[in-house]
Amino acid sequence: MDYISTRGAAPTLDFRSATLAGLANDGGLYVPARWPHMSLDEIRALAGLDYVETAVRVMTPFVAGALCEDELRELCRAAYGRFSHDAVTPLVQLDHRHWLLELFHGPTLAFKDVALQLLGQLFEKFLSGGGTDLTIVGATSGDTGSAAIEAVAGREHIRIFMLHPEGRVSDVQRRQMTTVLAPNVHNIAIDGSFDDAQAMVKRLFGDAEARNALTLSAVNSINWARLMAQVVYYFYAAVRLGGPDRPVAFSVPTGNFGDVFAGYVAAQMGLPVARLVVATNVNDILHRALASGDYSAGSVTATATPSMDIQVSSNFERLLFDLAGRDGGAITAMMREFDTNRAMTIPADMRAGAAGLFTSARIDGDTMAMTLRWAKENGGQVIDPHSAVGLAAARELEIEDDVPIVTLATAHPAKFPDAVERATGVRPPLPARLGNLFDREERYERLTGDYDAVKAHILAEVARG
Ligand SMILES: Cc1ncc(COP(=O)(O)O)c(C=O)c1O
Ligand SMILES: N[C@@H](CCOP(=O)(O)O)C(=O)O
Repeated sequence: MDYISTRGAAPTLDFRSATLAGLANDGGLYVPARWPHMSLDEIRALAGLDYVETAVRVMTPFVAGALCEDELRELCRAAYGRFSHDAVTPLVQLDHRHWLLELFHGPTLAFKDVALQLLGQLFEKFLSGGGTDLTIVGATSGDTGSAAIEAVAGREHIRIFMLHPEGRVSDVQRRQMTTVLAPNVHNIAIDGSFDDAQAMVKRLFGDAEARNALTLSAVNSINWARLMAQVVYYFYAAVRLGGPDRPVAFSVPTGNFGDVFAGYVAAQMGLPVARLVVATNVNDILHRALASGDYSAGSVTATATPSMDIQVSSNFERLLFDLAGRDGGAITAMMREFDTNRAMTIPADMRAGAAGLFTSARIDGDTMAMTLRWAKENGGQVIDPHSAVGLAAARELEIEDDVPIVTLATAHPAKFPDAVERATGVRPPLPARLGNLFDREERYERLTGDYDAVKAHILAEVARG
């Protein structure tokens, strides 16, 4: 499979090179040159397969030319063997039409593990010949950070620098990152928001001095391999609910537009998806963009769903690329306008193109809290606040009665005990494997939101060896 940039001016790469590169050198994001297709019979044949086999069937076309099926299977076994539930991503029924797809049974208790456990394996495989030392630089609003660190801590030929917005992640999230003391792990807290951290990461990829000094790679969902792994659970869930002979709707709590874009990819591959609901918190740029074309980023509001406190959603560019007929020049012009003004209008024809599959909803804090209570009282489930945003949007969805609606449960409630307790009166305990998290030593740098300071710190740490 070839990978092309959404901005049309970067070299075409194979899967291995696109994974190691992370971001394209024209500032764009890599996408497959074409969407692979699965026939209805091929999708039917997924029924009864376990998660690893489903993953192999769904991902094989994306890795063609870089990995054979057996190599992919071996990496998937290693990645998903670390999950605490046999089904890896089990479905839980809430009522006659609402289901939760639990994506938080990996080592760091968020959906990020599904992709990052595999990405860690891919990095190891692709770097095993030696000769390249990767410097991963990532930004996190709380969950990507720990999942990425867990996936690469202690690995040879990799060093990771993870930027998080100081004071804007939960204590559990921060400690899951900062208590990993492996020498190849570097946590940096910056003044500012996740958007500021993400902008710094992208700037570093375009910085000639940094690019000359470092072989950079990405663990955020700007890296195509992240999204590829997330496509799998849409197939896995749909087939369990009668797909492909029964369309299924998905509601996805959304920040960087990665998880819901993976659902879009599943639909492009042939999975009958009735609707994809883009559920935002009050940082609602994606809801406004889809509902009215207003793609303008205000400042980020801190909420009880900190992982979704994002206004500049990287992966929206991937959707725009398809909606613009895969015209890299048009996307370059649009993204330039957005970078200059922090605002642009999504043209009506592009919105109409999205409307066939996507709907959106903005869920405020009160509705989120009410939904946490509803899930506890009706489905007997204590869920996390991000999942509650998704569930609230799912419950607003007007759709035919016989279509099951699956809400992606993106994090374990124990990552956000204060918000869950405030809404439900229940304080979810940390699972045993994280039990001593609050007794462990923390280590991280605090830096201002100044790009040059962050860059200098990273270069100095790498030079120290
Ligand atoms: C718990 C949780 N839910 C939802 C999201 C949103 O996912 P995405 O950024 O892929 O839209 C994130 C992070 O972004 C998250 O950490
Ligand atoms: N919520 C995310 C934000 C980064 O998203 P990513 O999927 O692009 O890595 C986080 O937890 O860090």
